[in-house]
Amino acid sequence: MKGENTNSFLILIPFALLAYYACLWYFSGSRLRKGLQNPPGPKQRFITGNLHQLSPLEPWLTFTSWSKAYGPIVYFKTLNSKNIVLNSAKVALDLLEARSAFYSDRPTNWMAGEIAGRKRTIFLTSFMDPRFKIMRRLLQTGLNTRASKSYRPIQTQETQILLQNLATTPEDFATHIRRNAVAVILKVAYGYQIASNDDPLVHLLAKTSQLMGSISIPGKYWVEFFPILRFIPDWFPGAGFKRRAKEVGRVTSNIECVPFDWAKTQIANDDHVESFTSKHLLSEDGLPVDGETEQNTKWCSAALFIGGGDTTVSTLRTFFFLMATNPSVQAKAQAEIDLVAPNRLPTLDDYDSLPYIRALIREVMRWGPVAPLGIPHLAMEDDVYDNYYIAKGTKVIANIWAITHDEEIYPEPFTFNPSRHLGDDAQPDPLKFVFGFGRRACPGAHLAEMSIFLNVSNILAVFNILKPVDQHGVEVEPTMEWTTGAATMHLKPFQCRIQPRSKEHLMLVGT
Ligand code: HEM
Repeated sequence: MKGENTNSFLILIPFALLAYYACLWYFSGSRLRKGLQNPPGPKQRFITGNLHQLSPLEPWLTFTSWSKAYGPIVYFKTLNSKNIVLNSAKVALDLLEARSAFYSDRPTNWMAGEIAGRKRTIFLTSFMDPRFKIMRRLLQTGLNTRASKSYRPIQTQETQILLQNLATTPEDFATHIRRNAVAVILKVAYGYQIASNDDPLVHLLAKTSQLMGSISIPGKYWVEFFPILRFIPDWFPGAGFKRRAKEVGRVTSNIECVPFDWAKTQIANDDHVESFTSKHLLSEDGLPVDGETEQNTKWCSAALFIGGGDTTVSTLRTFFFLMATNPSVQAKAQAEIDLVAPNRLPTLDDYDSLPYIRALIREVMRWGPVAPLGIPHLAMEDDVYDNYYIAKGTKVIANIWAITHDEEIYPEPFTFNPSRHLGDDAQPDPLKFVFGFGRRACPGAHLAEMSIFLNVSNILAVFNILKPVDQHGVEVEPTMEWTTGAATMHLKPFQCRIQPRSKEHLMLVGT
């Protein structure tokens, strides 16, 4: 009897979902009948909308091709979810910056945010959650230009280790870059010094990214379209998605707890290095901070770890590729360094004196933007833009890749040319786009730019980066292919040769 009830219930589910979808479809159209249109977009199928056209591989290319056909704002639907893609700098700035009061929420992420319990991480926290403003303030005070100055010794020490590792095993450059990014951010966030590339926290970050990616694949889980499914009991047939999300939530919560608990113990034993965590846990009057401040600090420290552990890695990988394939740019950059910092390694104090290096970094980040679609925002109110209707609850995706490859503002966008960022008629600064927009823009932008500047200028001061050679010693082109991650893109493994410029240059590394 119990089995029969279960079967009848299962049969009813598709009908209930269909009715739910039909209601949403009907009511979402009511406003349009008042004469306002959605932005243009590709033709939709009944019920599934444009789901069949979304490619899991390099989706920014699909969106860019749509923008060529439909214009800078493209509307598409996936089942009951409304989406717009912003493909030009103008529309992204008009909506996400100028109207940021209405475009700063995040879409609800049912698998990762609600069921796995990760909505407390700032990346997914709602703009309306009172914790949001508190956490943004904590991050801004901990990462602004003034605060970042206190992290310079950490960055300098880790750059030195990076140079030594590149001198010893240059073929492992990708591993060395990752170690550098994780080491800097763990020291900044927790005062933790990683022991080796095999450090358990390096593995914890990789595991967390992989698991979060696995439950965030667009279109994979029905609960994202029919949130009512979250009420199905865990034991119910077909509720495997809930058990999976909860397991991911249990494992990934280690990223908040493990390094934070370590830092708390160090502080309690009066044996700590000053860090973002210690600054916020040790109040000026010496009294313990309240539980809420402790929780917010825990989530913010982990946001530094997650936000900083993988992003600069992508930029530096792209940098190695572009240096190997653009020897004349490399030579020009080295000439500037030799002039400004002869017989020594550049420091962050040289930032203003190295305009070509700054332009080179802008161009690397334009050419291969780390987060090609940023992190989606959500329209918090009904809005009208350019005579188009944007309904409250629409997911808003900034196509950063399309913006940094827009030939209207970056002629010949696929050509790597740092000089486009120099002189009186310099093209728009891509750093205004690659770190996102408005009140959700990346709080780690300054720290990231400084780390990249120090690494790039030091690597170029000491090494030449060359194309790989085949078995006959003839140079070959390195392969260029991108991976598509949850939010970031990386060049797939490629080869290049990294050689000291001379014995004298190598001596600067202190090997
Ligand atoms: C190359 C380096 C980096 C790039 C390109 C980058 C890019 C981005 C982008 C595009 C966003 C989404 C912005 C939006 O929603 O409009 C973001 C958010 C964020 N980033 Fe970064 N990021 C980088 C490095 C870092 C670093 C080093 C940290 C921490 C130390 C960090 C922490 C964060 C945090 C916490 C958020 C979430 C902000 C929010 O939701 O309110 N990022 N980043």
